[in-house]
Amino acid sequence: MPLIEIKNLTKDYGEGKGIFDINLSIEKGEVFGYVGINGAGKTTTIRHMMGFIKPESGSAAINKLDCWKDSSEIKKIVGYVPGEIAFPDAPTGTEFLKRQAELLGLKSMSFAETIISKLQLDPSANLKRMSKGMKQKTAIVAALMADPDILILDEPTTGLDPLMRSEFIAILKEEKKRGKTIFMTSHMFEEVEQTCDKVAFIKDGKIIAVKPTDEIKHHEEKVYQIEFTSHEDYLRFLSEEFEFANKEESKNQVTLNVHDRQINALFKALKRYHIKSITEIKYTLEKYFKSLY
Ligand SMILES: Nc1ncnc2c1ncn2[C@@H]1O[C@H](COP(=O)(O)OP(=O)(O)OP(=O)(O)O)[C@@H](O)[C@H]1O
Repeated sequence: MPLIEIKNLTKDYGEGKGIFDINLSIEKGEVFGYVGINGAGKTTTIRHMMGFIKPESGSAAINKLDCWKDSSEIKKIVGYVPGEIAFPDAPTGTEFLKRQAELLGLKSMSFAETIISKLQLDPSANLKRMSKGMKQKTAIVAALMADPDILILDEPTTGLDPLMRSEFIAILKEEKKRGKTIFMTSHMFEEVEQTCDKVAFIKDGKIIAVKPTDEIKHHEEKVYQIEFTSHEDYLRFLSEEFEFANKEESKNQVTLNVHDRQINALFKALKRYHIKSITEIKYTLEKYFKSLY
């Protein structure tokens, strides 16, 4: 049985807003990405998973617990980073984290300190005066500090600078290695590509595709950019029977769409030419996303 199971989950806010008949299965140890444009229904799904909202119909379950009926238990077993952070009243980050640790019954702050150090956070600052990034880091520490087996992260890298985003990705990879199950939303395609095993795409409250990330990246249609050493070779190549996506005469450069089954033919043909460079333009999650929307 999957560790997280969402079945026919529906919440209709009217005027086409909400989520409709969402079905998702997330296995133990999986890092699962949830992607969609603004207002698609990501946070609404997550809020059901955390037991903040009662489903209109359908259900969400984590570790066989019903997310609504057993919501207090769910909150104990899941580390959660909300999409919009609103801290309870506390003077400093340190005080807030201390209170969180007490609530969670933590005996040691050692894991929290590891994450604080990796994120280079100074939690002693006034919570209200913290920058967006510092608040986000504090929320990440609060979610991870009890070392829970399940993490639900709603746009966890919002406000983090590129270096910290890389650090956070490294933390997620480490947590995955340690067997954690992670469900996360993100608008950063690279981040999803680097961390997630599987991605679900949501549009207008409905799931429109669920795919392993590797399958998306290993698209059978490849794109190659080839630059020839001479103009003569460039012109000669134009008579080859490949699909030309672009021709840049001044650079002696062509861009080709090549299906997997044509790759051998392409490389055989290229032996007859002097090549300056050949680059594969990788198919990305972003391109797949755009093709869906
Ligand atoms: N309590 C509510 N009452 C009415 N409409 C709501 C409510 N909560 C969310 N919505 C609407 O439901 C839709 C989905 O919102 P949701 O916050 O789940 O989107 P999202 O995918 O998380 O978007 P974003 O990427 O902008 O965070 C939006 O149109 C939103 O305005």
